[in-house]
Amino acid sequence: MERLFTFLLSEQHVRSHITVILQAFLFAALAIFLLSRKTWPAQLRMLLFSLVISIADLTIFFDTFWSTYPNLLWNFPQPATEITGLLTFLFAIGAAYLYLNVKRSIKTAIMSGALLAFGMAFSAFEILVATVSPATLAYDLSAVLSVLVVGATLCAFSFWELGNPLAMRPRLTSSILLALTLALVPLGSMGSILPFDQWLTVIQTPDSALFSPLSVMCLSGGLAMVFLLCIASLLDIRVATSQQREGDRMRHLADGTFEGILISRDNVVMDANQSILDMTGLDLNDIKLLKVPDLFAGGFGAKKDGAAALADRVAAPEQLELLGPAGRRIPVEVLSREVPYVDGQATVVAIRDVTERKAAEDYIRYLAMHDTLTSLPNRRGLENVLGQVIDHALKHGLMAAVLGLDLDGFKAVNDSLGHHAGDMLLKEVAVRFQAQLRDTDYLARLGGDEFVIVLRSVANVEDAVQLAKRLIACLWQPFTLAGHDVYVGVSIGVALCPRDGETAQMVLKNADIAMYQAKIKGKGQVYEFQAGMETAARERHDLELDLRAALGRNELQIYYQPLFDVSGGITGFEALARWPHPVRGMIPPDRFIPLAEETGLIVPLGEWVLKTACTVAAGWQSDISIAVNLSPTQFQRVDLVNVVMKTLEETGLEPARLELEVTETLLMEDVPKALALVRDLRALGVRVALDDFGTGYSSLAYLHNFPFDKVKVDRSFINKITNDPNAWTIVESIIVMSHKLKLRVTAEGIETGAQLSMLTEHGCDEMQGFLLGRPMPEMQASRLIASLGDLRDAS
Ligand SMILES: Nc1nc2c(ncn2[C@@H]2O[C@@H]3COP(=O)(O)O[C@H]4[C@@H](O)[C@H](n5cnc6c(=O)[nH]c(N)nc65)O[C@@H]4COP(=O)(O)O[C@H]3[C@H]2O)c(=O)[nH]1
Repeated sequence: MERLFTFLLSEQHVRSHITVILQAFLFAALAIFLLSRKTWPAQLRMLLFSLVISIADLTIFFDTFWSTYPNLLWNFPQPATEITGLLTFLFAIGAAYLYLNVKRSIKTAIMSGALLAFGMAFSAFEILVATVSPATLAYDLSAVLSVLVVGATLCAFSFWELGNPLAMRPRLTSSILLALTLALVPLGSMGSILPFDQWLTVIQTPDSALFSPLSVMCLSGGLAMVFLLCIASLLDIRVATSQQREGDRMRHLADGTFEGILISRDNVVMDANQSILDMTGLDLNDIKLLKVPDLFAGGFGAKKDGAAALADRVAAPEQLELLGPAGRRIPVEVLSREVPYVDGQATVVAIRDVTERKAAEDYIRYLAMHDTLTSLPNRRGLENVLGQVIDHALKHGLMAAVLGLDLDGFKAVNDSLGHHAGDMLLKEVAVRFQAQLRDTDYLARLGGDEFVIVLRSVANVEDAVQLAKRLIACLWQPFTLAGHDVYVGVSIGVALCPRDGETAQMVLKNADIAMYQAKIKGKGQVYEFQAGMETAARERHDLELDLRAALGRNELQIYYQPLFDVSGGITGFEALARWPHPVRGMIPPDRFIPLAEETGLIVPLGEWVLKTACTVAAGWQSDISIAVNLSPTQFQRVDLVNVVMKTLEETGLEPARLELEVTETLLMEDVPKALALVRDLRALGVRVALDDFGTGYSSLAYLHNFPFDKVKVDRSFINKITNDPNAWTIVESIIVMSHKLKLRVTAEGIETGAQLSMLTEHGCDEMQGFLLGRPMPEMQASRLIASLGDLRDAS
């Protein structure tokens, strides 16, 4: 050792040291740079690293030799120098191979380090031995061993640091350590031998083979390596135990989560938590044999691997399907991240089972597109499909049809039997409609009692109309709800694509307009969309707005038409609503009453008529009665008995002077309720008349079952009695039968003297018609009553 220190500290010039260290750093940095190029093939990295190391070793050795013995005339033996270079190269290959291909451990690092240091020292000694031959090389054994041990240790640390994932600057540290080895080993080897002059004087005879420098070096190198490996094994065991502990800790941590956690390196599964094993049905040993992409249907997503893909998955989870037991595919959300793990970097893959969330999402999507009551597609679902149907029709030159359906009489059921019955009815209607359709046809419910049918391809409009007729007919049979037989109809509008529109909105709107037309024209009909219908629909809409405004502004009026007894005396007046429109002139009730009924405006309108008529009649200085029409909608929507009672109280009209006219439609919809209504009204002291008898069903059963006070024979019969014997026979029978049932009979619409004579001669009790008196404004009616009073007073 003393010899080594003398050599390094006194015999070497500082300049020489600086040169050697600079060279060592340059070569070391280059070697480490080449070895750590992960993107290059391993063989190339090994070759280049070894080449740089062997050149560095020789260069530094010769530099040192030259600076130590500048005056020595020496001649390096051939081929020893080349062989030496080759030896260093081979040892370096071995070291690099261990580093690149054997699992990272302290043992591997020491073996690599020892190989490299030994190779460098070996070549130095080999040249020196060859140089002084046949004389033997005199050396300092402790120095040789020290050089080897220190060199191997430095080099081992260099390899260890290079593969350390937690190191801050692994390549820099590694380069410094390798540079120190590169400087120390050639220099130290040289310093371990005695000076040349001492070789020649002191040791003249070769050592025995056993103690030749090379044998000693090999032996000592071997011993040093065994010693180092023992220490390394101990260290490796400690590291392995701590790695095992870390692995266990990670697994416990991972088992504690509900998510599946996989740890992988280079896509190979290294560890997995219990959740993953449960999801895949595999055990830990089996899963460790697999690659991560093998666990997923269709691999590990489109972005198979690579840093960019990994970063993507960290930022945004990937939606994949995990292969579960028995080929089951489990929808999962996958996140992955690079983490330091045990002895290097690893990828942690978090796999979340999203089956329930997916099911919930699917259900929400279903709800968004479907009607919960009938399970039919709703407006959103319809618009989606209709868009596709239209695109397809336009692309292939086909014709599609859209049927807009609106139930007739549904509101009556809903209001009278309750919403539950209404819901049941809608469901059954949907079933009947569906039964009329082909698989390719599409039925949707837009809400309320509105349905839409899409026919993907029709040859002509007649196809759609025929289907519409079948749909109308399929509702003819009654529905039995809560023990009641209930009838509803349907009005249908048909629009074609592309003829009536090329967008879903346009075709739907036009089918709706046609359906409205069907409603206006009497319900239970099918109408094909025609240009111009829009204007009619718009007009109707404007009229509705105007009527609403007119009601609000109290612009409506009541006309009063007198009713006469056989002696010509006025028995009462019928209150008839009038609408003097500022632009359209006087609008007859036939036009605005049905509109008011459809829109619900009939409720405020009817109450206004009732109150106004009762107030006016209460002001008449006479006991003549006032007749007011009631609409079926009023009957359905409000507590009529209460309304009538309150009106009588407020206006002070005697109940006996009020006559309420109801139609058969009102009775038909809910017979028990209608019966109760008529009874309750009569209980108030109000009279009830059955209006428009002779139109509609004209069921004589109503006359028998309901406690009416009178029957009003419709004017459509009265105006035929003089020239249609059948009409007369019917009117005559009504009179006879009503009298038998103790009902008074009123004939409406008497326009001629002949009609009047026939009716009076055959016992009709009361007469109404233009012949006797037209509907007149309040003032005129009041004057008429007053003049009658005057007449009576005069007589
Ligand atoms: N051609 C002809 N017509 C005659 C003759 N005599 C009477 N009329 C008309 O016959 C209708 C009788 O009323 P209605 O049958 O209750 O029929 C009424 C009634 O159903 C309804 N209506 C009118 N006002 C109201 C109301 O305030 N409430 C309700 N719910 N409906 C009303 O409108 C219908 C039509 O009322 P108006 O147009 O006022 O028509 C009245 C009256 O002007 C005649 O000799 N010849």
